[in-house]
Amino acid sequence: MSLIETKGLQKVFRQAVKDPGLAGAVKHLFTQRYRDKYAVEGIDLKIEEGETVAYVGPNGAGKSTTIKMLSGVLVPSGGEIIVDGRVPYKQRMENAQRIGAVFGQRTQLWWDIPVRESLSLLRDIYQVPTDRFKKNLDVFTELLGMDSFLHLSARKLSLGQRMRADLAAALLHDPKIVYLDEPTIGLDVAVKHRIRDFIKEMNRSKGTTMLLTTHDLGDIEDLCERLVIIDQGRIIYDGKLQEVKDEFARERTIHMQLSSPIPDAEELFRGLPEIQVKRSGDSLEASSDTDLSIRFDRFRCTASDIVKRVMSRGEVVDFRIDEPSIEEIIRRVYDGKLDSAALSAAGKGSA
Ligand SMILES: Nc1ncnc2c1ncn2[C@@H]1O[C@H](COP(=O)(O)OP(=O)(O)OP(=O)(O)O)[C@@H](O)[C@H]1O
Repeated sequence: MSLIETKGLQKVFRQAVKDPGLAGAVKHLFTQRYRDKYAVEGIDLKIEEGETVAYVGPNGAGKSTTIKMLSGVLVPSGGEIIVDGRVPYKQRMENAQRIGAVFGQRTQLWWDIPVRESLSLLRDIYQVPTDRFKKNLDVFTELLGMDSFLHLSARKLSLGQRMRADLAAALLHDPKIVYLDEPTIGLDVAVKHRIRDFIKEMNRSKGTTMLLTTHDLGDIEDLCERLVIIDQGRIIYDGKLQEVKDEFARERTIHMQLSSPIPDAEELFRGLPEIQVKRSGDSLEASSDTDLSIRFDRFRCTASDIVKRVMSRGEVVDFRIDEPSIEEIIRRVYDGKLDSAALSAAGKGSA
């Protein structure tokens, strides 16, 4: 059995249906109408020990609802859910010992007491042996750079300090699994990197399994090998990050700097399929008349075909090749430009 396993997992919320305005609110008092909202609609997910999985999707896709069910906060409306051999909503205490959770928008620290005291309270709640607590606190303080604010109360922390303290709080009892819901939201680049490095280090040194939801696709590229994309409560892609890139990032762009302009460069590529030539003035990609950018489908022709043709007419001083980022690919998924049938054929999606 996998460390985390869900089968046909569902969560339905009853949402009030109100007409707009004050009249609508008054009418609702007398004639209440509700509709069922399927926040999560039949999710099958298996996560093995030691994996770092990105769980992404557009706003309202059902990510937080899934994490709340995995952590035992919400009771599913249907389906099965097992986390490290336990049913989270039935065995909440046992489950809590095995998991850590960081919600970027909320804190689990006590607002008015110093961070150091909050961490000591968590040590008592989780019954962490003193020597392990001390060791973890030393390591986390070093890795997260917490020395300068351990004496401050959560109320006085900046967002970046608060997130670091929250991460330490979530990992203090050495949980097997950590759920990270938007752990880098609103943070500057330096703190983001520090947090990502910390997550990587915990995964490497302790084998902690991480399930991460984020809208920051840099988090995904930096931390996760596996990508699960959810939309409208259903998984539409589940597979390796590299596979989704290979499958859907077909185009490449070669940017070349020439020693002198080549007139009618388009003629050079006659006969090659799906080539787009960008020159100075066409786009930001080519900023002077000796710059030439060629977009091509890497399954239909090769970079060397293109460079060879350019070199037959001129001298190439420098060049580089760009590929679409995972950000671009996921944006296409969200915009509906990659259909879910193709995605599920590429991975193990259940759409
Ligand atoms: N307590 C609730 N009562 C009613 N509807 C809810 C409740 N919680 C969530 N929903 C609805 O369920 C759907 C999924 O919400 P959820 O918070 O899981 O999405 P999400 O993928 O985490 O979104 P985001 O990226 O914006 O955080 C949304 O349509 C939301 O309005």
